[in-house]
Amino acid sequence: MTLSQLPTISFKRLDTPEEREKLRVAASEVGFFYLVDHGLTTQQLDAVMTVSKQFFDLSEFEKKAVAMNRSAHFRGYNAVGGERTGGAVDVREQFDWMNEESAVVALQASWQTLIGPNLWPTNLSELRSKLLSLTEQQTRIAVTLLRALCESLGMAADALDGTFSDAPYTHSKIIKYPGTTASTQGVGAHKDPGYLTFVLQDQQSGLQVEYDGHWLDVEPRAGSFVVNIGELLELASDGFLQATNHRVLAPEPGVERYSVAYFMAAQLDSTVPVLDLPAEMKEKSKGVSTDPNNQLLSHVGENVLKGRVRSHPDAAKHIYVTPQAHQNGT
Ligand SMILES: NC(=[NH2+])NCCC[C@H](N)C(=O)O
Ligand SMILES: O=C(O)CCC(=O)C(=O)O
Ligand SMILES: [Fe+2]
Repeated sequence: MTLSQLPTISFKRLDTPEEREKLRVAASEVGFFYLVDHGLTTQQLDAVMTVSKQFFDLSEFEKKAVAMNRSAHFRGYNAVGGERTGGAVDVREQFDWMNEESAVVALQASWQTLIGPNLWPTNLSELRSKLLSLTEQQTRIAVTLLRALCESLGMAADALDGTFSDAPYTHSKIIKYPGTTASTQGVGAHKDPGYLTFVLQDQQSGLQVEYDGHWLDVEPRAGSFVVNIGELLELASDGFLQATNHRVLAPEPGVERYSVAYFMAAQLDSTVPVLDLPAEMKEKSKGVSTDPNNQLLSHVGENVLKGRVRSHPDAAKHIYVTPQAHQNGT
């Protein structure tokens, strides 16, 4: 089947059976769609892009002051070279933040290293306020979307609520892809570990989705979020929904691409259940993927940690993780 562009889902229409049907088709057949009518204004989204560019324009010294190598919790800034996918360097600069929390004092398990405070630059105070308020709004949207998706699968809307209760684990990043000829890998082909991902793109294309053996360009659409299904939903649906592979091609020299990614997972200490989907969906399921290089783990903390250790081997050196976690991450 060919597809020239991703399906579009209207957030404000998700209370109708028609839109939920479209959602189920988009989520199960493509795993990627544009989400529109989500209620966030273009002014707010533009302001987020502006403050993100201001962050990347800070001096090396100011950015290094919040480097992920200084965090025990995989938070903060990575210059180009600080991330790998599929064993190769991703040509992107990025700043990561998660739930604002205090660190666990006596760790009982490696994944608890994910819990901790964010690092914020001292010279750009709007960054913290603008990004945390964006995250809060995105979480509200993600919870509603996840509930609509459960309903569209013939489940109760709250079928997965127990795994995130009032506070899902969220991870976000602002990203700059500098133009380069050194590599085509802005970020290599991968799946996202959580339930749902929202990507906000600027005007520059580069994001591609694997569909039916081809790479499909995800053209920027102002004001929309590009949503994708993550590994936890592949597990919960026993493969009826697939976490779709995607990548970003590095822009040409002289061109830059900016994006903002938001990853909603469940609570780190939870384990994702397998939903008992209707028979016609079970029959269509391809089953959970079994990539020896990327095992899907239903313990949420372990699945998230696997991705962090694999992505940021240098930052991981400074962080307490057991050899088992390193093994899962390679
Ligand atoms: N947090 C993320 N979703 N990162 C996705 C990028 C791919 C990541 N480097 C990996 O190896 O899985
Ligand atoms: O920058 C983008 O458009 C997508 C980034 C992405 O897929 C990721 O960071 O997981
Ligand atoms: Fe991704």
